[in-house]
Amino acid sequence: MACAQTCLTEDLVDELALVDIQADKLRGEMLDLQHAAAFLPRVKIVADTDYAISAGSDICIVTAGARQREGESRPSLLGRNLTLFKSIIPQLVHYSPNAILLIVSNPVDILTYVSWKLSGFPPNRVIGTGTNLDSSRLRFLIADKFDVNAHNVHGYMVGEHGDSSVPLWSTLTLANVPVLNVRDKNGVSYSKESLQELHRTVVESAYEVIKLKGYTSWAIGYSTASLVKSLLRDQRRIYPVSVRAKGFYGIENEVYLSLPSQLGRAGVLGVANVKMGEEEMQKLQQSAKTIWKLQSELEF
Ligand SMILES: NC(=O)C1=CN([C@@H]2O[C@H](COP(=O)(O)OP(=O)(O)OC[C@H]3O[C@@H](n4cnc5c(N)ncnc54)[C@H](O)[C@@H]3O)[C@@H](O)[C@H]2O)C=CC1
Ligand SMILES: CC(=O)C(=O)O
Repeated sequence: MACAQTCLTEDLVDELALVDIQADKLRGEMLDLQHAAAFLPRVKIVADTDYAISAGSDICIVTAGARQREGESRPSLLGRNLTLFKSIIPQLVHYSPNAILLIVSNPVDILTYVSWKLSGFPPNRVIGTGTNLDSSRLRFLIADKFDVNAHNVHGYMVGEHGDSSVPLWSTLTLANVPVLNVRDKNGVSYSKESLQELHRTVVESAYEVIKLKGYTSWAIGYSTASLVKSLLRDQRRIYPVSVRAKGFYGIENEVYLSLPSQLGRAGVLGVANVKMGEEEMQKLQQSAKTIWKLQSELEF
């Protein structure tokens, strides 16, 4: 619902179809959104438990499934959510054969790979929200530290969304100046160690929010809407999102994980060739292996 609400607020769609298995909750959510009509651009909002309601979609955002309980890891959701995806993806594909699939459910990298396989779509039309959210969390922490706008903080986290994510410190800049060269308002500059501490905070972020409020929602809603905007409006912006990674940066396994990728109306237009340090490259390849190990045990 946070993804739907943010897409509406950002004026990204003419028609929004919600699908869920809980008919009453679904109708309640639909009515509640429709009642905001006087405050939003005109959008036709429909909802049904039948996927026919989504026919002819330009983009299908998949958020269905189990979420983490306190302290639970994302990969532990795999068995439960794989079963759901086996029924959801074929139906979306049947009704919207030309859509872009944007996967949010966790573990997002493996479920994006699963969606690619189940859909038969070309890989450029199957994307996971990946570390776009992790990167925003990192940019927020730096922006907060320096008391600047997070739009002036650039930098990518790549790899798995979550525990084995890899921050590319060499890409991290504040107003085009490498963060490692900037002093904060107290005159203190960042060391590699303090940056690593920030990474730990980012990895812990979802666990902390889930412990405090039970789930995460607003940030993934905005993250998703930013990707939808670049895709549907052909903005060709570069985002760290989960894409088919085999062949990039020495990754040999058939996995999806986040790499800085250009997004436009055709989906993934390309993967940026970022200069990574030896250690960053090794961590990225290790992240690919972590995903591959879980994925290779799947049967579907
Ligand atoms: N990639 C990311 O950064 C994020 C991913 N997530 C993931 O998104 C997923 C959903 O999380 P929440 O929205 O918090 O959970 P939620 O419990 O609020 O919503 C899940 C919805 O899926 C529906 N559902 C279950 N089976 C279905 C089926 N077969 N067909 C259609 N709908 C079905 C449920 O009825 C429910 O309304 C989780 O896997 C969570 O980990 C959540 C936040 C961030
Ligand atoms: C739940 C999740 O994956 C996140 O908020 O990062």
